[in-house]
Amino acid sequence: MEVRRGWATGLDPVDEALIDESLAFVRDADADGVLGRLATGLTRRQRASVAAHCAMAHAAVLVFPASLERLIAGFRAEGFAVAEPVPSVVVRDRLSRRHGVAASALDVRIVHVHVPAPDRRPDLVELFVLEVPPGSELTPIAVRERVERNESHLALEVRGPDEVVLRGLRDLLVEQGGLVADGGGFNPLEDCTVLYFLNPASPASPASSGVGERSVEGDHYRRLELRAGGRHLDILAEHPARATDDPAKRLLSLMTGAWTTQAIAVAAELGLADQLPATGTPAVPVPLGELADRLGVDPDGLARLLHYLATLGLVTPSEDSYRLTEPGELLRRDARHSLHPLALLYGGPFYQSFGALAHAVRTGSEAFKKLFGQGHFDYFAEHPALAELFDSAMAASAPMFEPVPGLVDLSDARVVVDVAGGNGELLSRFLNHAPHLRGILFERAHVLERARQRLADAGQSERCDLVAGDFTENVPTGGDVYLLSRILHDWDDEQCLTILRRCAAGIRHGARLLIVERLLTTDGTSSLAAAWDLHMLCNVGGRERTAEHYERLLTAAGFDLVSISDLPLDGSLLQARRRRQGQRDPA
Ligand SMILES: C[S@@+](CC[C@H](N)C(=O)[O-])C[C@H]1O[C@@H](n2cnc3c(N)ncnc32)[C@H](O)[C@@H]1O
Repeated sequence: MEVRRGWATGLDPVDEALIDESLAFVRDADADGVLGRLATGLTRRQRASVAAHCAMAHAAVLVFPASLERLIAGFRAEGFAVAEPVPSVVVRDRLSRRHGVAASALDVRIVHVHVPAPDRRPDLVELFVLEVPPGSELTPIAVRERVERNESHLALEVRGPDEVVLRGLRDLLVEQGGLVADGGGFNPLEDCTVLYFLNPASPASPASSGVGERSVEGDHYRRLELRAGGRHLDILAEHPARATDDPAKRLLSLMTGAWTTQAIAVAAELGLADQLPATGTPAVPVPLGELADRLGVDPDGLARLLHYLATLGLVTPSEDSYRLTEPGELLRRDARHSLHPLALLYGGPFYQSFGALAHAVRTGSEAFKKLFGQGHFDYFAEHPALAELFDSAMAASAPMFEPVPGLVDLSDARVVVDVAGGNGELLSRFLNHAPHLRGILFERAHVLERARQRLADAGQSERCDLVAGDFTENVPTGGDVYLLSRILHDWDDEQCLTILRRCAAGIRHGARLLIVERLLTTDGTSSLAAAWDLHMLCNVGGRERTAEHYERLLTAAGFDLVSISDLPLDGSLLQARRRRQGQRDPA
């Protein structure tokens, strides 16, 4: 049963989507699944034994309708059973602390929505509701919370909670599960103690990573709630609120982000992840002393690096050593879609140029050029090791490409031209997806050399021509589909128009141009594009853009934007068609 839109007037679309998603989520969830999603450090056995003490209780989200009454009426009209709202103490106090607003000004209510489940008791969605009518002084809270989704959580009810069981579960989740204590409270109205836990390894805010919609189902649940009937004040006292609820601590942890970049880069340089087993595997971790010997580093220095990486959620303590968490595994050189080269790049030349970010902000021109005396493409071209690192770093975001060929109608296409296609990663996917296609990889000469090897390894050399050239002068003609993946964001508007016009000159009318980029959002939802926009300013002199901005450029260059689809890693696929010459701009 889905919430229909009509009744929800007065409900922000972000809140509405969140409610829809929670209703869908609780249908399939169980305690083991919730633990698998959030307590990522637990082994399968540990997970099963925690799950044996718990039952799935609910999924919870915080929403800000203009009117609570209308929200409830809407649910009831749709056939949901909705309990009478009760005041929330815990979430009200957390909001009060986080936003510096008196608790008395925050009338947060808990609304229980029961989702009928034919063979068992109904599933439950817990809504925290703070009314925010238009023009309300509370609007900034709603805007920030919709982005950060601090209160989304999944709750497990502890069966027969005595002190020993509850303390044991708490300790296991923190010490082995990779979770950190995130406060809690006692709700006298429900006679229930709740302990919150946070999975620090999940993205800080809901990065969309799904295809076709803004977020994968449930990807914003970073918090676990353990519910235990009765008062358990001793355990509550041992379960402090997370440091980042304190604004100064939050700022401190942001300020030291450069330390994070370096710690990850050093781990990558040392090949640390290649030496650690993954969580949940039978392999025994190498003791720290032996690990230090293998890597040729100081044992104390290594222990401190690992301790810090554990607080970042990249490794988790295990026996007298560490194991990799899921994000930590991506630092292994042999991981599928390894981010190892990106860690080196972001901790290397791009880190150095970020040191001169002030120059970029003051002058609007790239810090990289000031520091290295050349733009980054020319500089890398003269430094083959860096150029190779850059190509593999680009290919590391391959998950973004995965769905692309499937989103395009290729039935009448014969030739795909990848303009500045790097090492051919995306083009290769098109050739794999549709065996009738031929490819043309158009790139700077030094990049083609490495691409040649890659395409040969993929057994695609026969189906693909490599053409060296400069897209500011021309692009190959005769293609049916042209790709410009992560190219336009490297350039300013004027340069983009030149590239797009060169494409338009080489493309017959009706042929398609596909653009892969991260889009800046305009509705307050978070996206990696904001961070990469700064990266573009600092390192290449380009920028990330909104969909509207790309549409303006496309229109001016002779293309019609036809569709936009979401891709993993906050990417988007923009499909455009070459307008018939003489056909006027729609504007
Ligand atoms: C950010 S990378 C994107 C690579 C690939 N399309 C992808 O998405 O992984 C930009 C590419 O543009 C290429 N490039 C830069 N200037 C170029 C030019 N003037 N003509 C052709 N290619 C160029 C670089 O060699 C580099 O491979």
